[in-house]
Amino acid sequence: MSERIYIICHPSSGGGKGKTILEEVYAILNSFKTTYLTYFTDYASHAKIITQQIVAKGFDPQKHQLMVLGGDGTLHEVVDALIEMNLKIPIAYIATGTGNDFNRVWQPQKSIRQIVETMLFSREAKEIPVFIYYDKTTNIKDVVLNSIGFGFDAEVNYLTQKIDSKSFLRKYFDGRLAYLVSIFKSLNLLSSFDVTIQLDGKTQVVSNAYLACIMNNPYIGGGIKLDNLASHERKEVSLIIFHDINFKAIIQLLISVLIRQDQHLSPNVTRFAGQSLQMKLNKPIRGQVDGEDLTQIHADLTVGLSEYPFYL
Ligand SMILES: Nc1ncnc2c1ncn2[C@@H]1O[C@H](COP(=O)(O)OP(=O)(O)OP(=O)(O)O)[C@@H](O)[C@H]1O
Repeated sequence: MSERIYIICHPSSGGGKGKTILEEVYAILNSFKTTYLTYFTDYASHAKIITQQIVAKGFDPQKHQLMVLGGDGTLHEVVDALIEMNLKIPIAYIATGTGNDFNRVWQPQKSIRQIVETMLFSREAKEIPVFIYYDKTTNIKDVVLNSIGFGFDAEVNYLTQKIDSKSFLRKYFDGRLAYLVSIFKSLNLLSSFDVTIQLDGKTQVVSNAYLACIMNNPYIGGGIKLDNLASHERKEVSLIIFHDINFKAIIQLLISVLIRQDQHLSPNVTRFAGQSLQMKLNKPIRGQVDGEDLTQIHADLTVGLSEYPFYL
């Protein structure tokens, strides 16, 4: 068993779930007489800095292990920091956020005890597909665990983040209520843009787009299946674009996405998939990556596949 577990915890994630679930984790670790050290995040992007500090202080993969408690945003920051340092330290992740889309696909049935025990006793972590993107305009390189999207999904995400984390809208149904309210609020913010895609040596343009989302699993916003054909196990980069939207198309797409899950059949949906793709927008549009706001950027992205180890 490792000599020490380093825990990074966002205590107020999921409206306070982070702190409560941490107590459960402590009880399990204590039952195995494990030594641990917890770092709490105090502000946005702190998880990235904490990760860098843990490594700088001499994290030794032979003796130590890393556990993260937080939402998708906190997990994103930790993986981003590690990839930036060219490290592949396996992560045990306990989802304590509101949306928890990563957890939904990778460890849906696992109890906290099972996750802790997998970390303590399994010898090998599982390499899972993640995306690495580079944006030419901002010169940012970053990881994507769930999705990176522009337009409608990013506006919805932005409005959802503004809803108080203690509001009942965020507390129940994995935050989906808050997401649904924001969907309706965002409808009048809809603005169209053009997307130029380069895939397998071919260039294609989708005009009049309202949402363009590159997805590593089907979900967005806490279980809303935006891309019904995406799969977390399949090693491919997929891009789904909703375009040429009018009132009738909005109603049909809401029914397709929220109820029937047959949006791939819609004439207003175009989907691309490959091993890597380039995507350029014709103007600045609000973006999100793993639920974190990117503000309005004139995105010019190259997105490729990579892998990262988790105790799953
Ligand atoms: N103490 C803090 N105060 C304010 N923001 C924080 C703090 N700690 C982390 N953050 C930021 O809050 C953002 C959201 O956190 P996180 O994803 O962990 O939880 P969540 O929003 O409850 O869950 P989800 O992303 O699943 O909806 C992250 O970008 C993170 O950087």
